[in-house]
Amino acid sequence: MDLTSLSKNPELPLDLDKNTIGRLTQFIEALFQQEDNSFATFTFPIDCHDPLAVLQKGWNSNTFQYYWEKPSESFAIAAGGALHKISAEGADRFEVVNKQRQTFIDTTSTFSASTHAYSGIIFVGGFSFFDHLSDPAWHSFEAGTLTVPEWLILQDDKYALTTLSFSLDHYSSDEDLLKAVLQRLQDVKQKISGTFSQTVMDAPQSSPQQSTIFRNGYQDWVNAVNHAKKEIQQKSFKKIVLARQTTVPRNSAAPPTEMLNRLRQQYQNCSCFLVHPGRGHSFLGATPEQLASFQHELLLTEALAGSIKRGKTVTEDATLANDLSISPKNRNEHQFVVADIEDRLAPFTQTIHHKKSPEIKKLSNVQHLYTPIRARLSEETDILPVLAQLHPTPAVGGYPWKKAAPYIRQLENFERGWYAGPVGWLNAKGSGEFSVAIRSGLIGPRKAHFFAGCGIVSDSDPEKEWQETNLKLTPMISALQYD
Ligand SMILES: C=C(O[C@H]1C=CC=C(C(=O)O)[C@@H]1O)C(=O)O
Repeated sequence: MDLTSLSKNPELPLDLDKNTIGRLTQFIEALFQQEDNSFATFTFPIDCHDPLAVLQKGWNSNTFQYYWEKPSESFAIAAGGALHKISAEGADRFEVVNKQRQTFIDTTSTFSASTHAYSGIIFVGGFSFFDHLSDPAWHSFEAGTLTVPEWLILQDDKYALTTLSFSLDHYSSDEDLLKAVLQRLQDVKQKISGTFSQTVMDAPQSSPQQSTIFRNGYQDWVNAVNHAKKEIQQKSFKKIVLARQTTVPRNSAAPPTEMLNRLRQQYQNCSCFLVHPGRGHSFLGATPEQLASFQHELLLTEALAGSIKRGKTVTEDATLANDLSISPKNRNEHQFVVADIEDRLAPFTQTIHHKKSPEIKKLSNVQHLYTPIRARLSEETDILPVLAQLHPTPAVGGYPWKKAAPYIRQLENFERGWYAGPVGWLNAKGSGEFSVAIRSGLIGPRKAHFFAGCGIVSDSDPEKEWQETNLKLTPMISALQYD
């Protein structure tokens, strides 16, 4: 391949070292000699301070955009453009998506300019709570989607890299592809350098009265909780998680990344996520609940259920934490989650460990009972079947799930969509992480829908549970007010 013509183009990043250029050229030449590849990904090290700023700078509501960050772990992914979208609906959607993911992996060649655990293909996306979606508000979302983005920036505590993905059909020669790869790399570098200039935030808008937001739908809620308690007394199920949706007007063209920026600053030990399918609304939030993180055969998951507010003083905070840990109602609600996760993981695991008593997880607005669970997966266990088995945990569904499920549909007067579904990312080598998309909202330019739920057991008090949903709604509502 002749690199002379390319080297004359001052726009292209031929600042790559000679060795990398040599390996890249050879890799691309070889690609065009093989028949069985449809896609290729290219990973390069880059300098990037803040992937969210990069996403915001180039925000384009007409294309797929994705963000994921765990501020406490200094780990973030920003991505855009849908090179390849895998989607499915119905009871077997995890399985169908998994098969298509494997097909993509089998037909993709990967090049990496440096060795990194997360170089190569990364799929990003999520799943709705139920098997199907029907509400028009969710029209641009599907019941299960994994996307291979055209560009992705991944940053961990030491290092940043970019992965660029291409469909080989679009290139007639190796030279064409090499040019496109270098051009895309240059575009990403330019996007990053653009983030160093100051971004101007929209002026704060007048916000809807919080008191109205926190009163709307109260009577429906009390009726639903009382109905659920009656079913529990009649032994239809032992626990159900009921949620509410609250809708507020919005009048802002500001990209939803602004909201996410405020959330990540305040909820450092949460997973902050944003999915924009390329049209319609964006779904985003800051969730404290990890569904599962996979590092080869090691699986980390958790039970997070049982809540109380934060105290205003150290002493009040500690007293509330203590009240939460000894509350039979909350311990009961939590125990269903731990036991059920253990049962569901049993077919996939060699060993499984957790402490006998829950710890306390403190967020800025609320504290929860929390039991981290570690398991060693059996060999050859794939991520998506495990997710299918774990979702929905009784922290967002009910116990037993099959019995509680129809009552969620019957007692809630909105469609959950992706609220409380799994959202996250995974690579081709079996690593990745999915969180439970609670403390979230569906954000459009004119309206924002926020969601919050809580576990109902036999001795739940509808008023207290209502207050708990208000606490859980607060972060999203506060984050919106500055838009
Ligand atoms: C369903 C939600 O929270 C779950 C997670 C933690 C604590 C919960 C609780 O105490 O009820 C819920 O199970 C939500 O925030 O929408």
